[in-house]
Amino acid sequence: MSGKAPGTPASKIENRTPASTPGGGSKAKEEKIVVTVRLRPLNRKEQLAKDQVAWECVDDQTIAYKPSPQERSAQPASFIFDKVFGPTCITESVYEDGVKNIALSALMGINATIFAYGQTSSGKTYTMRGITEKAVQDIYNHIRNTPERDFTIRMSGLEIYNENVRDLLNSESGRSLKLLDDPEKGTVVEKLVEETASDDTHLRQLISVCEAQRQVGETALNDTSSRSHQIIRLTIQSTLHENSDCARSFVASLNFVDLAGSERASQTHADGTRLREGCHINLSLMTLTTVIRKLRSEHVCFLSISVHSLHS
Ligand SMILES: Nc1ncnc2c1ncn2[C@@H]1O[C@H](COP(=O)(O)OP(=O)(O)OP(=O)(O)O)[C@@H](O)[C@H]1O
Repeated sequence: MSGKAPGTPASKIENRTPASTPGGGSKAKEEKIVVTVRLRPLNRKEQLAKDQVAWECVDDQTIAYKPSPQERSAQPASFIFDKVFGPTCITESVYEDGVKNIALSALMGINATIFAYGQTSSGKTYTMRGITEKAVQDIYNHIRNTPERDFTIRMSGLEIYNENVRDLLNSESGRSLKLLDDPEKGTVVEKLVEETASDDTHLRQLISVCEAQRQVGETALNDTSSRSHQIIRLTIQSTLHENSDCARSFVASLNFVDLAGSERASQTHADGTRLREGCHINLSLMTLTTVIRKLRSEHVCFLSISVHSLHS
């Protein structure tokens, strides 16, 4: 979401009830896409620069845009989402209230994807790190509390950097991986390394390896700006020990997608490599918008993260 009047009219943002209990509730099946917004607080640099707050949380589903006095042509506007989290909200609340049910639905065999989308420096990586950690905790709590089932968790990580797909668990290969169409599995990434996590500590280590390998660079808006889209995928398989009326075997994917942020070169002051990266990022985000609109088959949480400031 950009710092000027957003382009998506409120009429196009549907007001939906958030999904219910993981996998089990009927709403989880009805609701395919849940959109929540988190506004981050102004950081120190923005406070020192006396940046203005551009967005206001009207209630827990509505945010309002307040144009600055300099933006004479922009009109105030409000937008409704499944859930809005204000700048004082901690990541745990965002997870518990907006994401947990969706993340845990993968334990019941429902594919789920949690996206963080927003402009550069709006807090996507900050939020996704916290959410991924909370989801790992909950997944392993569920496994400990479900002794009647055997679980296997496999994990892979990739980034899309300047339109090349890189394996974050095998970055030394330096190769750009190919996308293939598999008649049964759909789109697959050829030769992507997938590790089986032995426990939660091992899974956290694998996730850290991916984060350490990701392309990060400094821009005028973010000292540690992600320059690629990152996808961490957990494939969760579970089997019941004994015969029962319940479904005996589940397998589902849980994707954590931390997108690179949309950016304006005039604000990031990008040139050379950073400018080229920015062009790829913006173009791929536009394409993704089309994909999201057409996506109907998965249970998706779309976390839109917003910068809570206007640059003065
Ligand atoms: N909710 C928050 N509370 C406090 N600080 C935050 C919050 N969200 C983000 N930050 C801080 O804001 C800065 C930018 O956050 P982050 O790098 O996560 O943004 P981003 O959207 O991932 O940016 P980019 O698209 O450039 O990668 C970081 O210093 C981060 O620690």
